[in-house]
Amino acid sequence: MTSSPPETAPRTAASDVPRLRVRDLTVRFAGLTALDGVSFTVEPGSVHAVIGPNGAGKSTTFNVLSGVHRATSGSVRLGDAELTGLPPHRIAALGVARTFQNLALSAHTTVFDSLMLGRHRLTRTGFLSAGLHLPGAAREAARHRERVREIAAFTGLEDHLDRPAGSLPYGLQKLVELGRALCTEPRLLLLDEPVAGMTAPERRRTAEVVAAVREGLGISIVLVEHDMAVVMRLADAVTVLDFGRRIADGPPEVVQRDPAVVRAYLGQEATA
Ligand SMILES: Nc1ncnc2c1ncn2[C@@H]1O[C@H](COP(=O)(O)OP(=O)(O)OP(=O)(O)O)[C@@H](O)[C@H]1O
Repeated sequence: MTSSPPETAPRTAASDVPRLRVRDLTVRFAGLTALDGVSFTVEPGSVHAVIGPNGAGKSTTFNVLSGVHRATSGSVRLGDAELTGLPPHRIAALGVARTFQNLALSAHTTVFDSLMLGRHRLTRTGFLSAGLHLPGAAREAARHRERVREIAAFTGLEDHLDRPAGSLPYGLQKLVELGRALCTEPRLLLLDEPVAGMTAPERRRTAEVVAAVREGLGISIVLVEHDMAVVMRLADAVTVLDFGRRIADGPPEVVQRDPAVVRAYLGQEATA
């Protein structure tokens, strides 16, 4: 298992990773307030977890951050860029990548090609010159292949590059998604329940990779996750939502003991 990054995986310069500021974010769906004036800040290079009981508004937060939903009001700024109102591809172009709760891979595509899909945003010479075998395009394609191999090694996928993604165990498929997101060279990575549905060893392995991403690449990570052990291990800061409102925010060890958080989770158990 690769728990530290290989020499060849260059860090994103710390100065290139901007602060993410979420301010007074409100999202309403036909009379239902999914998010109600939520604010939090993700410090550059940190892992920031967004947690809360079912229906608290975590996915809605992610969907606004990645442009899938529009905020009713409020602001999301990545450095100087205002993200609210931008479509997903414009947000991706600003260096925001996400993985999904459910697998979003093409089962028959090889792991290598799945990772290469992440490079498309960065392709300068375009498919036409690549098709015409122009020298610049060949050099660029070689660089992309090299970087895909580096990221495969970083995520522990190097022995599976030629296999169809769908033939891998679930935990490795989730790592392919993570690897594909890393292949876009994000400054901000949104991980939606990265260990959901995994076996205990897969959870451990994935948590190690996420920790290595934080240590080795220096990018910011926003993590939505139900597994508290993973949250406590990985997060530098935690924002807790309940019924669309922020009920706590701070370091994991402080948030964990917050009476409002304990009440919210006990309430969930009582109704489960
Ligand atoms: N597209 C939508 N239309 C209407 N209501 C929605 C929509 N998306 C989410 N909601 C509602 O908004 C609230 C917040 O949902 P959200 O999915 O963000 O919660 P969550 O914290 O991610 O929950 P879970 O942990 O169960 O995934 C819920 O009451 C949900 O039913």
